[in-house]
Amino acid sequence: MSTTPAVAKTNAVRAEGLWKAYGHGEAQVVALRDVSIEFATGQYTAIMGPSGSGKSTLMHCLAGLDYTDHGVVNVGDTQITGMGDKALTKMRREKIGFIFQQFNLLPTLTAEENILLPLGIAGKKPDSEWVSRIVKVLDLGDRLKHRPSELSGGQQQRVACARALASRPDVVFADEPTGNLDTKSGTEVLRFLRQSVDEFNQTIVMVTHDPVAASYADRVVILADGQIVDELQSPTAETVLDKMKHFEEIVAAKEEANQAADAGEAR
Ligand SMILES: Nc1ncnc2c1ncn2[C@@H]1O[C@H](COP(=O)(O)OP(=O)(O)OP(=O)(O)O)[C@@H](O)[C@H]1O
Repeated sequence: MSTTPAVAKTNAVRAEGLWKAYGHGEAQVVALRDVSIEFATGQYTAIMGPSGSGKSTLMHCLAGLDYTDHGVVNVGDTQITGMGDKALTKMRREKIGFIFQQFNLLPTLTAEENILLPLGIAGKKPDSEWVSRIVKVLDLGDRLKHRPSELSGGQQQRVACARALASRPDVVFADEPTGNLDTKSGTEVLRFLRQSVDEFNQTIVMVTHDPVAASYADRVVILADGQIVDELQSPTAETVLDKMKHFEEIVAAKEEANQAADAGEAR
């Protein structure tokens, strides 16, 4: 289903040696353990793993929504590690598009206003030709004057997709983008994300639990207990499902190894 674009040369996002823990002492949870990963420009990556494996934490650290304890993150040619809140907010506006499971559209604004909002906040003029092109591909032309409450879930998520791509970001982070959609609407969103990679050279990093959604990606990265434990190239729903069947074994092995390492460090 997926094709690796020939143009995948540079890295849109690069992370090296990321560590992140929540809490202290006995209550401490290590959410990321020495994670290093690269996302090539024009590549579509799905991040999978059992609940609590660190997917959201990784995405938040890559997107500058959360701080890591150690390690370095680069978005495009900018090292975001060490930036303060203000600089991070600016960086996110300029370089990153977000798509959330709950759509996160502003209810009082029309679809069109929602799409253009991040550009407006960043003080950028929209490239109207580009925005029109996305709106057309997403088939939102006759919905632009509607408010989110007047749109179906699928239409709302397509508006969120247009909003994410409107500024031509270095990378789009999508967190369970089809989690709230029926199969037909989910397929439309996934097809669009695939098309944005193939036709617009967009870079996409998507967290998902769904093997069918993951099969639209060029590669699947699997996390367990805060570490990258496996990777699949050109995934199909079947190969992803097969990996998922072994999640429990993978997690058990990782937890055991990590506990042994933690105990060794504590001595
Ligand atoms: N703010 C927080 N405070 C304390 N612990 C946290 C916090 N956020 C996440 N964790 C813990 O860090 C670990 C990784 O959580 P994370 O949300 O990244 O996992 P996930 O793979 O995205 O899970 P899910 O698939 O359920 O969304 C979990 O053990 C979680 O309980």
